[in-house]
Amino acid sequence: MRIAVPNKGRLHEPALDLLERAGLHVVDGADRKLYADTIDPDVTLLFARAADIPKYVSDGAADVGITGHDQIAESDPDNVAELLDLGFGQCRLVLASPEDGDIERVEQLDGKKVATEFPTIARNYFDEQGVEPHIVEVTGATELTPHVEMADAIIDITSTGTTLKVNRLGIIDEVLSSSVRLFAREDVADDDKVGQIETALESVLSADGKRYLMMNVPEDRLDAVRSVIPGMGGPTVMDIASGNGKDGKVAVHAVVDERDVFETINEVKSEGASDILVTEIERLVE
Ligand SMILES: Nc1ncnc2c1ncn2[C@@H]1O[C@H](COP(=O)(O)OP(=O)(O)OP(=O)(O)O)[C@@H](O)[C@H]1O
Ligand SMILES: O=P(O)(O)OC[C@H]1O[C@H](OP(=O)(O)OP(=O)(O)O)[C@H](O)[C@@H]1O
Ligand SMILES: [Mg+2]
Repeated sequence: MRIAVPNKGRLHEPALDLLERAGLHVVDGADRKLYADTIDPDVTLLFARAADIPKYVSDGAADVGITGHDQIAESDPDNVAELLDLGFGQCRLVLASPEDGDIERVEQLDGKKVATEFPTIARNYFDEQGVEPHIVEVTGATELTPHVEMADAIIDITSTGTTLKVNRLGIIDEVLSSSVRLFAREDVADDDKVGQIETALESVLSADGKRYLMMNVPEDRLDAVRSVIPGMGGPTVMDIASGNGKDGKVAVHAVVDERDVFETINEVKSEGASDILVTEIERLVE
């Protein structure tokens, strides 16, 4: 099973970091290599450009891929399925034009020039809008093109908006919203190994922002403590071996949102809980 992962750029580190946290440790991944083995002998990583990854998966060079939804939509393969939104690489593809120009609406672009790194997405978008501009394909620095008479507008990625602002471009419309996805070729999407990879990555995402709370509670305070613990499916209650002054107490474990931890600790304490412990959670399979 091969997973295609971005080889450089902004998606490289977070993608590898997520795989590591999911337990798919890279065991042999010297820099600049095209392949890396993982701790799972059945799983190899293949490093490719973010834009090429959908094609690698579609053509069978890899089985599973990690890249931006925008890249999958641009490549538009008919035999891959998105499995999981991995949450990072959030951005929008927008239609933008010079702030000091006279193009303010999509309809004004009929017969005009629109520069983009995403010609397929652009064509689909303009088809839907019933507008027919000329698409000018570029491979970078798209924001420059309206200022050198190469284009009247652009379709490009924005996240903080800084690049558009610096280049005095204003947003006319949102074309697509994107984040990084786990996806697979349809003929392997139901394989056990793909399911395991999906579960492993999902378990890291589920654990994000969650904390594990442990405490001891006198049995007669259990209901009161239970009632102030928010979260998933109620706490787990366990008997504690007697001795060490633990008689009459039970152990209560619960998963809570990180943002509720402060308040919950105060509440369970005032309801009689003691020996309260908070730990991070690496993975959570629900
Ligand atoms: N400013 C951004 N904020 C969030 N996500 C972004 C941003 N720019 C790009 N992305 C996401 O990262 C993906 C890869 O971007 P891109 O192809 O530009 O690679 P890169 O990281 O810039 O490396 P390079 O361009 O050198 O190959 C994009 O398709 C998009 O999904
Ligand atoms: O809204 P912002 O936060 O300014 O981000 C948008 C910019 O980020 C990306 O470029 P990147 O930094 O990847 O540089 P690149 O052109 O070399 O790919 C994208 O192509 C935009 O130019
Ligand atoms: Mg880039």
